[in-house]
Amino acid sequence: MTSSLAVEIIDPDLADKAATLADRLVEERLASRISEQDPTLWGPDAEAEAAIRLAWTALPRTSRALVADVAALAAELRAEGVDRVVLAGMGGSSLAPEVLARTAGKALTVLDTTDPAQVADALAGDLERTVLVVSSKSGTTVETDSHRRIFEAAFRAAGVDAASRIVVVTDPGSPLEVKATEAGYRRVYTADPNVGGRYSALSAFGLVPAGLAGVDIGELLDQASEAATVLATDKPRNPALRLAAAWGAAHASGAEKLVLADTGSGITGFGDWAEQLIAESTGKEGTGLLPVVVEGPQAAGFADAGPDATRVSIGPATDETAISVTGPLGAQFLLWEYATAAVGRLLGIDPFNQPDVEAAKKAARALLDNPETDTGSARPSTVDGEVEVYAAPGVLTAGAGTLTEALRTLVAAAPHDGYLSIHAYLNRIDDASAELLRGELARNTGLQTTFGWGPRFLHSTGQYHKGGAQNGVFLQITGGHDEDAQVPGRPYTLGSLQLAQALGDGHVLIERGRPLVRVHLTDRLAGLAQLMRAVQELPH
Ligand SMILES: O=P(O)(O)OC[C@H]1O[C@](O)(CO)[C@@H](O)[C@@H]1O
Repeated sequence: MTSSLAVEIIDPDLADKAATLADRLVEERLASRISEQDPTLWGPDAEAEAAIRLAWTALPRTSRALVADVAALAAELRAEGVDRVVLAGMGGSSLAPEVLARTAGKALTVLDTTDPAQVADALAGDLERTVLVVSSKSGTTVETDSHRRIFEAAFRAAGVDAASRIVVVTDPGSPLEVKATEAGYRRVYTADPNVGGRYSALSAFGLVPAGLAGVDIGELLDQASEAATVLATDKPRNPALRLAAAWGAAHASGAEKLVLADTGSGITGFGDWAEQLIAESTGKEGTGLLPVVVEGPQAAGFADAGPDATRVSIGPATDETAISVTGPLGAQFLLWEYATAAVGRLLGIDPFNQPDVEAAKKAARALLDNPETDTGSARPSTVDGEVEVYAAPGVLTAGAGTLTEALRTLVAAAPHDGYLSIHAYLNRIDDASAELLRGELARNTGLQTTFGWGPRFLHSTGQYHKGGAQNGVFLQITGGHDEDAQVPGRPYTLGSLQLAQALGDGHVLIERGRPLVRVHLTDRLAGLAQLMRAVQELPH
C-alpha cells in the first residue's frame, strides 16, 4: 500500500476539464466547508438530511477512543477462547470491515446474504469460539435481524450463552439497541447518528468488527488523520477536489460510468466498498455515476471502455488508466467520501439520501405477506435444461425459446451506451463461479456490465438501478435450495425471503420500464455451467 495519498488524472483532455472544475470548487471553499459540516452545500432540499449526515469528517478524531475499547473487548473474548468473528450487516454496515479484514489478512465471516446454505455454512463453524457482531444503523434491516435471530437460536441449541456472544453496533435509540438492552447482549456500541451508513467506515461500524477480527484500527485512524488536513484544504492539489472534478468533468462529457480496477493498491476489495458509496450517493433523479467494478486492468470493460465510461485505477496507473488513486486505506476511505460528497454538488443531487431503496424492500415485504400475489413470474416463459427463464411481458420475442435467445433479446434491449446488470441471488461462496459471468457478458455484448450478489447489492448499486440513468437491462439469477432455514419468530424462511427480495426488486424494475429476465437454476452448478455456455454462444 503506498504511503502518500494521490490522485493523478492521466487523460490529458480530462485533466484540462477537471482543472477548470477544481478551480471552481476551490473558489467555493467546498473542501473546508465539507470538513466544517456545512449542510447548505447541496441546496435547500438536501439541507435537512445533510445537517444530520456530515459528522464523518471528524471521525478520524472522534473514533479514537474505540481503539483501546475494542482491543480490551477482543482480549476479554480471547481469554474466554472466543476468537472467531461473524459479522451480520448489510451495505455500509459490513462493506468497510470486510475490506479491512481482507486487506489485513484477518478472518472475518461476513453475513450479508439470505442464501440458506451460505448462512448454514457460517453456523457450521465452531460456535463455542464464535462472537456475532450485529451491525445495523437503523436496527430494522430484515437480513441482519434474521441473522441475529438464527444465531441466537443456534448458540442456545449448542449450549452457548447467546447473550454473552452477541455484540451490537447501532444508532442510539434504535429498535436493535432496545432489543440488545432487554436481552442483555454482551456489548452495545452506539455510533454517531449523524453519520450515514455508507460514510461510516471510520466509525464503530467499520472499526468494531474489524478491530475484533484483529485489524490494527489505530493505524487506520492515523492514516485517516494524516489525510484529514489535506482533504479539508481549499487548494487545487487537494486529491478529493481533483477526484470529484475529474468525475464531474467526465460525467458532463457523457461518461456516467466509472470502471474501477485494482492495479496493485495492496488493498483487497476496495471497489466493493467504493461501489456502494458512489452508486447509492449519486444514483438518483435520473442521473449519477455508475461504478463498474472489474476484476483487474485486463478485464473486459476496462481496457476496452468506450466514451460512456472512465477508467479509474485503484493503485498505480496502467497504460489505459484515466484517473489513478493511490494511498493507504484509512486515507482512501476519507478521500473517496469527500470526493463523493463534492461530486454530489456538481451533479446537483443530495449525496446522503437513498430515495429508491425502500421501493424494493416494500415489494419484498408485500410478497412475503402474500406470496400468491406473485402471478407474473409463476410460470416460466421457457425451460432450457437446468434453467427456467422468466421474463416480463413483452421482453422476450416470440422465437426466444432457448436460454441463449432469451439473453440475446435482453441484451438487444439495451441502448449502446446503456449497461447490463447481473443480480445473483445465490451463495457467494459455493456459487462463486457466477462472478465469471460478468467478464464474459461484457466481452460478448460490448456493454458495460456490473455484477452484484443479491440481496447485498440492493443496499448498494440497487439505488442507482432505480434512481440513476434509466438505461440498464437486468439479468437476475435465482437458484433452487437443498436446504432452508426458518427465521425464528418470523413467518418466513431465509429461502422465501431471498426469493421475495429477487421478485420484489424485479417488480420495481419492471414497473419502471426496465427490461428484465430472471433465470432460475433448478440445479445451481449445472445451471451456472449452462448459463456460461449460453453467454459464450451470444456473439454467434
Ligand atoms: O445499517 P442498516 O440500517 O442496517 O442499513 C444497511 C444498509 O441499508 C441501506 O440503508 C440501504 O438499504 C444502506 O444505505 C445501508 O448501508
